[in-house]
Amino acid sequence: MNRVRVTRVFHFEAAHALYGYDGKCRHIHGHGYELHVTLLGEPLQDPSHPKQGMVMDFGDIKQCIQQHIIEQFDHALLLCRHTPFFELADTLQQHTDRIVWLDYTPTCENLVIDFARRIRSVLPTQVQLHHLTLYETPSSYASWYAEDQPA
Ligand SMILES: Nc1nc2c(c(=O)[nH]1)N=C([C@H](O)[C@H](O)COP(=O)(O)OP(=O)(O)OP(=O)(O)O)CN2
Repeated sequence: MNRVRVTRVFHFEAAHALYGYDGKCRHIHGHGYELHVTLLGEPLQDPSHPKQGMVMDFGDIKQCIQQHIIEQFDHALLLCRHTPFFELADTLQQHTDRIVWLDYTPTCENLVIDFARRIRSVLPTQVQLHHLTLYETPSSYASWYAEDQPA
């Protein structure tokens, strides 16, 4: 048995604010995020199958991540609902439907944990999420690895 990792890279733009943070990132500001999604599995061994030799078709990975992550988070404003920002919810939502109210502070770490949970819940059973890396800037990123998680 040979198991192989396959990776696809995605980009999205989002604004966020780290409420209560002791630096400039407490203000609403934007990032061009880059998300690396790495899956682990065994390439399909079935000469009669159109996905022969693939862990998961790159096109299917794209469709899955687009639907479950990018369509929600791209060009969105990411805010924690447990902050005074939530007092603006009704007003903001009259003018845009691209606000994602989160139960957590939208740090790079918390976002990558949330993305891992969302992706794992929709992946086909024959592949595993090996790791995710989310770049908030070209020089700052957070990674989630399945092997790092408690059993
Ligand atoms: N561990 C984390 N630290 C910080 C996060 C985070 O998500 N996890 N986020 C921020 C801010 O959102 C911001 O994106 C980064 O701020 P900063 O490092 O200041 O970004 P710059 O690229 O502008 O850095 P310079 O050193 O000013 O070039 C903060 N920290």
